[in-house]
Amino acid sequence: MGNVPTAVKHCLSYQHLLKEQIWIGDVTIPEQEPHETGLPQHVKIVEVGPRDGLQNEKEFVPTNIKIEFIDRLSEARLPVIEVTSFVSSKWVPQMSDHADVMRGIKKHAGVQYPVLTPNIQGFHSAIAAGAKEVSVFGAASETFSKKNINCSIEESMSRFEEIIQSAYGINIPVRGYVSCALGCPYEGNIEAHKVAEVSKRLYSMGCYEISLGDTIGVGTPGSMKKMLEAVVKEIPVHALAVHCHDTYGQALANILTALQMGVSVVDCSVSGLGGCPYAKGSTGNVATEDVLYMLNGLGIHTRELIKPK
Ligand SMILES: CC(C)(COP(=O)([O-])OP(=O)([O-])OC[C@H]1O[C@@H](n2cnc3c(N)ncnc32)[C@H](O)[C@@H]1OP(=O)([O-])[O-])[C@@H](O)C(=O)NCCC(=O)NCCSC(=O)C[C@@](C)(O)CC(=O)[O-]
Repeated sequence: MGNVPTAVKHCLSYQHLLKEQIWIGDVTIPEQEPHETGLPQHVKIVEVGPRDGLQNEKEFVPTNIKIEFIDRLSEARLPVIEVTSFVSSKWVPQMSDHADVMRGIKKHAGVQYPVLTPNIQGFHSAIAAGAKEVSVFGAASETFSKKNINCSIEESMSRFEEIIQSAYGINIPVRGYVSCALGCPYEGNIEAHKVAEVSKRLYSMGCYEISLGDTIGVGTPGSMKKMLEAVVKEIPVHALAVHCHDTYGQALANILTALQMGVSVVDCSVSGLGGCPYAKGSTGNVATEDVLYMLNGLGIHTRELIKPK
């Protein structure tokens, strides 16, 4: 697989992860009693490796390698795989082959393949390339919004509203990201109420799920708890996802905190690839295999949304 790191190749199968690592015990998850721990019984994994993982790679990953990577992730039976982003090639050259990647992958029944769209131009291109789900990406930090998508938060909301209305007309679900939910590379601390406010606006516009991004991985279980306490006052917890980068090794602890608070959707990236090119200091996402390992140890299902081939 060309220049995709070897660690990625090693982690592309749930079977590999769950069967070869014998110390994690029986992988047949029994019928579950309601979790006494208060943790969710099922967690949806959103694999962002092909998009968030690759967007920051300096060397261009050839299109056929990206397609093979995504096809293998599909074969590994991940339920949601974020494929690419329909952004400006001048801003993120690595994603310039978005349409070819979207058209080239094998779409497995029961797997969702969302793509990022920053504006209506990106939305139209994504739909023309066959996307059946899109994500808009905003931020709780003014400065980050300007650096990442070249507009203020307010302007981004009008762009997203246009996308969401167009998507609604053709039955395309829209997911919403809120970056800098636990800190900004330019502004530092971000108030939890600001995260709640931006999240609420995206949810009210029609985003079915809001992914709260710790863009530069500066959150701790303490700040995750405080931020979620503010957000769940505005949005039902079942509509929330967490998206944790792992700069200080806090991602798993932050995810566990979110699960304890009722969140049941976790973004992650195989082999911990990732980082936003417009977030200085941003390191990789939490590794998919590490999240699976933890969830399996907790007896939490991750697989029933997809049917084996
Ligand atoms: C939003 C823009 C396009 C504004 O960029 P702009 O320069 O203000 O755009 P514009 O509307 O003025 O247009 C300028 C040129 O870009 C083109 N253009 C305009 N729109 C598009 C489009 N959709 N697709 C392709 N081309 C486009 C447009 O056609 C024109 O081309 P020209 O006439 O000069 O040849 C730009 O800022 C951009 O592409 N930003 C994307 C940045 C990005 O992808 N960041 C990483 C993803 S976010 C992230 O990683 C965080 C996340 C989601 O993972 C969560 C977390 O961790 O927090």
